Amino acid sequence: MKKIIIAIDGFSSCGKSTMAKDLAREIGYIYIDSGAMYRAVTLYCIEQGLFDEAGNIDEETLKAHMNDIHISFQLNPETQRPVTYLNGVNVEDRIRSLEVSSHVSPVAALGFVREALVKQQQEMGKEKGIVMDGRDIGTAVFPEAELKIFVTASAEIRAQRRYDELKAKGQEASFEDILRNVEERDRIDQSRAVSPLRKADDAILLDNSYLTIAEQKEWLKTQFEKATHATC
Ligand SMILES: Nc1ncnc2c1ncn2[C@@H]1O[C@H](COP(=O)(O)OP(=O)(O)O)[C@@H](O)[C@H]1O
Ligand SMILES: Nc1ccn([C@@H]2O[C@H](COP(=O)(O)OP(=O)(O)O)[C@@H](O)[C@H]2O)c(=O)n1
Repeated sequence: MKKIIIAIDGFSSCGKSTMAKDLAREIGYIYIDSGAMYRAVTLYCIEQGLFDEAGNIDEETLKAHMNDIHISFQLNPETQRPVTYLNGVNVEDRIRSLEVSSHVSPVAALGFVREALVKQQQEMGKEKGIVMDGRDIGTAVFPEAELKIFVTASAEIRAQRRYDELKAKGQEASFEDILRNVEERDRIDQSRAVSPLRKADDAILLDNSYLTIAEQKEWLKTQFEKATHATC
């Protein structure tokens, strides 16, 4: 069967990567978490001391070092889940911290950062057979994607899901801080000048506030089947 590109965009913490990962594994496609790439650049900035105390970023230094930032993914053979590497180091856990979440949206609003990452993402998808999730996949990275999904859920439900996830990993977090972070990132992501978060006109909207992980997985599989039949 002809391979397609599947773009999954939407608001923070609503389950995009969970459903994208599951589908990719089931249909034998490559899965790319584009948010992990913006998170890895942000972790690099934190480690290099590029944020001042007010959280402002030293854009000139970051721009000069963009070529020193190498991001890659490797499959964990036990979990069959992709793990993010920054310059050869496994940073999968560290990029999910609230510290990175609190700094990532301003970094992702920088035009030169987006230009560099979008180029890599487009390269990853040139053979198709890819599921990529993020904020601008259906609008900017792969506007020609055969299947586009836009996921949303209420901010409280999204924050609760993230809170439960961090707690399960043993990371300290307060529900209020997470909710504030989710709302603040949504605001910055939707209002930035370059490729703001928005539903592509031809994307299918999914509100998964009251869907289980299994139900949304099933729903996505059905959308995939419809899209592949349509492109046969
Ligand atoms: N339908 C759902 N119901 C409950 N929890 C969910 C659902 N979908 C995803 N989750 C959980 O919510 C958290 C955020 O999901 P994730 O896929 O990382 O979101 P995103 O990629 O949109 O940021 C994860 O802990 C995930 O297991
Ligand atoms: N394609 C993308 C993916 C993420 N991002 C940025 O990266 C941040 C982290 O993305 P993410 O997908 O890991 O976020 P969560 O929804 O998982 O919390 C987002 O809040 C955006 O600021 C983006 O600008 N474009």
